[in-house]
Amino acid sequence: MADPIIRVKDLKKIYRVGEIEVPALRGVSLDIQPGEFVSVVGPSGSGKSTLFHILGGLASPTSGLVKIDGEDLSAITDRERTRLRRTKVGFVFQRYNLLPTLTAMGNIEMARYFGGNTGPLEQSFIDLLKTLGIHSRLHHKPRALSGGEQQRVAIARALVNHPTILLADEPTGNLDTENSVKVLDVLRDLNSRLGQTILMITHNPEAAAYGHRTVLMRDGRIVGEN
Ligand SMILES: Nc1ncnc2c1ncn2[C@@H]1O[C@H](COP(=O)(O)OP(=O)(O)OP(=O)(O)O)[C@@H](O)[C@H]1O
Repeated sequence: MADPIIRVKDLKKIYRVGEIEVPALRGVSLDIQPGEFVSVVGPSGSGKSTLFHILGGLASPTSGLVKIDGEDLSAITDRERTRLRRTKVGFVFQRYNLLPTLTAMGNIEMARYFGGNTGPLEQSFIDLLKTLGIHSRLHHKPRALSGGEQQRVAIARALVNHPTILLADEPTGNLDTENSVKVLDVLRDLNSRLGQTILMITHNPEAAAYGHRTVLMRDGRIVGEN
């Protein structure tokens, strides 16, 4: 088997709120192979988003090992963490998080700029925009787009720097069934056709079934897998 693209070992995260300690992750271990599409499910508060925030370089762990593409996240500086976040990880959020003052293309270009990529867009990315079905909507601001279109722009933004891993935190949580299916089909296509490694949090069993395997979290631990 290939080396895992993500290796998480005995990961712990304790949030401190004043005097109170909130254990969000109590020892999570998980390996993701290149090209896998893995769903993460579990009740509210089980630690799913905390795990994603650490993998995405948005939060640091209290203890444990996190490696992405061989780079140890616990052993890097904040500056290196920022670089990793901008180049190795693409993040898709439930509420799209597009900047409202920029057009769809402006949102994508800004992410590309911060990822250190300049010059004309690669043909492969232009093809991807067509696959996502948003190429004719790129000069609109987010408010002129449907929720499904906004999420597909957010997916394009997340992929513009060719990340090692796409992290999707409830990408269909805000969408109706028709748009959910479109977004999930796009994710499945990105995975099967382009080999994009994907990790997706969802509360919806039908969405979880798009993954090759499903990891179940409860109380800050992984308690099952199928
Ligand atoms: N910034 C924070 N400060 C303090 N506690 C936090 C913080 N973020 C999360 N928590 C706590 O950590 C635990 C795990 O939260 P997390 O958001 O990771 O769960 P989740 O499984 O993603 O939940 P949901 O499905 O509701 O998004 C919860 O008890 C939560 O209240």
